[in-house]
Amino acid sequence: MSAENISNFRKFGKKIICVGRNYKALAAEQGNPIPESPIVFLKPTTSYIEPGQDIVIPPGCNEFFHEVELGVVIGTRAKDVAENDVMKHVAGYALCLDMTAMDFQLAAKADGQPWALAKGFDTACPVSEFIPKEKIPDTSAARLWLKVDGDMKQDSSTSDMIFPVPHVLSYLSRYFTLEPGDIVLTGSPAGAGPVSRDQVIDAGLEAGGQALTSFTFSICLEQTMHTID
Ligand SMILES: CC(=O)CC(=O)C(=O)O
Ligand SMILES: [Mg+2]
Repeated sequence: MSAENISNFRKFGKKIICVGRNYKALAAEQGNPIPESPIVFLKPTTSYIEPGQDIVIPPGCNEFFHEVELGVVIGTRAKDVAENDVMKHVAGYALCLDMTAMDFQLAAKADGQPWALAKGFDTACPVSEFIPKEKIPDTSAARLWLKVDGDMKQDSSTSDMIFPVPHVLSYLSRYFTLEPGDIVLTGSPAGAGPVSRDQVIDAGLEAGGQALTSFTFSICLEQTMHTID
């Protein structure tokens, strides 16, 4: 895949691989144990949206949650790559939301069912533009923040991750071949919480004291959804 297509990962990417419960504070808030290895799930690429589109609450969902996350965009194929070598396969980053139908997820967990609908519905993965790798020289020192209707709800450093980015990528590469244009969502920090129809999410990513990107998304129901090609 060309460098141009990688920076267009939202159109050409193959996989959205997500790691969950990667921040102790969030695991504690949600009453979950600290995992011994990364918790992994997938979203389909049809869940991508970009600024200008709306987040749509999936049909039947009554408890809808925001999670702000650092996304890592893969640049070159990686299979079974050690932690100390894996960052060379990274092309860059993106600011991402892991939108979650929490009531679906809780019901699925209770019943031992998969999370596909809870995490993979259309619009479940709002993403920023591509951020080149050089902009985040240290993936354990980036700031992620998220506001709902102007109120700060999430504001953390990636230094709080249980499994740092190189560990996550190396671990994933044992099971999945990481391919150019894939993105890895690295988990949500504390403060993930509910949002509802007509609310507005603002989120941002900073590194080295510099704002790298930010975006705004509105929450709507299906009837008011509009899309861009
Ligand atoms: C695994 C979860 O349900 C939570 C999650 O997605 C996270 O980022 O943490
Ligand atoms: Mg998440």
